[in-house]
Amino acid sequence: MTSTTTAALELRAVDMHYGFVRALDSIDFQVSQGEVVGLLGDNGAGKSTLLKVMSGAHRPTSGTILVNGHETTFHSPSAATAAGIQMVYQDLALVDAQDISTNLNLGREILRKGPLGWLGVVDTRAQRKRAEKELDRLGVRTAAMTRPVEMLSGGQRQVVALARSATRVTGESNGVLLLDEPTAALGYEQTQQVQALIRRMADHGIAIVLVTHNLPLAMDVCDRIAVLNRGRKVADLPTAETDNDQLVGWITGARASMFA
Ligand SMILES: Nc1ncnc2c1ncn2[C@@H]1O[C@H](COP(=O)(O)OP(=O)(O)OP(=O)(O)O)[C@@H](O)[C@H]1O
Repeated sequence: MTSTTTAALELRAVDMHYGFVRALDSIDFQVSQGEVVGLLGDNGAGKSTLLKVMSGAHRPTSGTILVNGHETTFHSPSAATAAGIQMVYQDLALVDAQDISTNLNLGREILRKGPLGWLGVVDTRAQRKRAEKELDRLGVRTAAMTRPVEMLSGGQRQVVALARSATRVTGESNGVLLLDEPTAALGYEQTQQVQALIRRMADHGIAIVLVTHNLPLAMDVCDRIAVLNRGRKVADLPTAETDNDQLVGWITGARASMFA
C-alpha cells in the first residue's frame, strides 16, 4: 500500500491479554477499500481474538484502532457496525424458515401503510425489489427470492449471509467485512462460489479480512496475507510475493519472522 492511501481499518500496536495469556502482542494490521487481506495462523495463534478486536466484540488491552484514518474506540459490535465494520460468523445467523428477501432485509424492513392507514405492514414487494437490486449489484444469482433459506445448499446460504453483511456495511463508505472461515463447511464448488463473491465484493470497494485455514483459497483470493504465530505477526506481504511453503513455515514457526 502506498503512503497516500488511508486504510479503511488499521490497528496499531494492539495487545490483548486474557489474564496471563497474551493472545495478541503488539499487532499492526491494516486493510484498505477494495483489498482482501488473508489472516493465517495455527490454532490458538490469535486470529479470532484479532477479529473480535476489529469487530468491537473485545476491547484491546492497549493499542489504537483507526477507521478511515480516525482514531476510534468500539464499545460494542453495534458501534463497529455503525462505523461500517461487520463480522460474518461461521454459523451464518440466517432465519431458516424465511425466504431470501426477508433474510436480506432483516433489521431494515421496508414498511408501508396497512389497511387502517397506519404505517406498519412489511412491504414485501418493495423488499424483494431492493434485495434483487442489491444481489444484482454484487453479481449474485440465487434461487427465487421466495425460497426459504432452509431449502438452500450450504454454499447458497453462505452467499446470502455474505450478501446480507455486504448490504449492511455499504453505506457512504464501502465498509469492512470480517470473514471467519467462510468456506469451512463447504464443498469444492460451493467454495468457488463464495470465493468469487468475496472477489466481487472487493471489486465493489469493500475491504475484506479473511480468516482461513485453507491455504489455496487464501492464495487465490487474497491481495495480501498476514500470518500470526503465538499472538505475534510474523509475516505481512503481497500474495504475489510469497508461496505455499513460505506460508506454512511462518504458520508452524519453522520460518523466522519477517519482523525479527
Ligand atoms: N476467552 C478467552 N479466555 C482465555 N484465553 C483465551 C480466550 N480466547 C482465546 N484465548 C487464548 O488466546 C489465544 C489465541 O486464541 P484465538 O482463539 O484468538 O486463536 P485462533 O488463531 O483464532 O485459533 P483457532 O484457529 O483455533 O480458532 C489462545 O492461547 C487461546 O487459548
